[in-house]
Amino acid sequence: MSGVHLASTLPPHHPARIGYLRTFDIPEVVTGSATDRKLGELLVKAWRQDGILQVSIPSTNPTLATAFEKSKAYFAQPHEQKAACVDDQSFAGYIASGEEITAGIADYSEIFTVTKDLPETDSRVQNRWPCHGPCPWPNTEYEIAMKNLMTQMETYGDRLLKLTAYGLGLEDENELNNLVEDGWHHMRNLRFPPVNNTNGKGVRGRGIGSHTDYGLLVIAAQDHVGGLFVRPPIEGEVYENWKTSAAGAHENDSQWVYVPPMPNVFTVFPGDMLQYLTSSHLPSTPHKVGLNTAERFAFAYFHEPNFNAVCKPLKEFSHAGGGGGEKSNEGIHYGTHFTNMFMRNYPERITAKSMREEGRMEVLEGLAR
Ligand SMILES: O=C(O)CCC(=O)C(=O)O
Ligand SMILES: [Fe+2]
Repeated sequence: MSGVHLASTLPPHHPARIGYLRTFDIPEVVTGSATDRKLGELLVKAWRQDGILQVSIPSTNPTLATAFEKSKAYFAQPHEQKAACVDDQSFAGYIASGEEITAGIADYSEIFTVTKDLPETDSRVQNRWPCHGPCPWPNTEYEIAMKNLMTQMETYGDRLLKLTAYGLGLEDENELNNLVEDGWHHMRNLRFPPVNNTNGKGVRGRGIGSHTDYGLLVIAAQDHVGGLFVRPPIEGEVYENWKTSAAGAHENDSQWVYVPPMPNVFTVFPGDMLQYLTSSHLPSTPHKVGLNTAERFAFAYFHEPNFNAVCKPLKEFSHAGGGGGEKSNEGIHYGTHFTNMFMRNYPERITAKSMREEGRMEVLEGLAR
């Protein structure tokens, strides 16, 4: 595709370089062959240079097409119907445009968040674990469509983690995959209003402010409209979002790269826990979303450690310095990081209020496997 065509979807008011991302074919099964090891090295190299890469997906993908169709139908409903999809135990469900806060400013994104869908009978829900509860689905068709898409993205996530372990030269090739056993995978189904039709609660042209995401890998799909920007790693610049919020950082400077929508790909980039594990060899990629002239739909799936997993710097990288390193050997309890981030983003949500009232944050202190 020509550069002119790729640039034609650039959202207004967002000066940026156009990204030409590397695209990889991911094998159905990762065995540790020489080809797999080489591929793993190329993935790591692409993330270190560009902060993001693309994986090819089948050109006919009814799972993704159905998820887009159901997501659009959900967001097209009247506000009251959408807003009824909330839960006071989990952060799953609807987030109105202007409700989410990034770096103190309202995001214009409208979101349905999917977290692990757990019945009241689940022992973790009964034991009042923070963020654990049912997903307030709008209807069964939507539920099936989103669960199918998450399962598809999960298979990419598992294979990518194995390849990453090879690419990083880990002695234990399963070390990353072991962390995601019964992983706290979740997904954000997103709609962005057109730039000229917002409710005025945020800042003109800003869809979601600059941020990093929390776990191991972010796997995303976007429609043809365009809006995503990433900030590739820059020598000497280290964010440690688990210590000090990376939200809002460098939001309006000149280092942003536009990720043009491409057919038949998922984009993939590292999250905070992969940065911590690798002592910043693979930094969590800051990204943001700009509003375009048309409405935009996207999915961001998060391939995460088990809620109760404790991430510790990998021994192969623990002397690398820069984020993690020798001072942080006690590790990070992933569920605590996740909960802190959601409490920060939705302080007024019913879930956050009931967690404070019921003292559920204290339950976190008794966890860790
Ligand atoms: O809209 C996108 O492409 C990305 C959204 C995003 O960054 C998020 O939901 O965390
Ligand atoms: Fe994100």
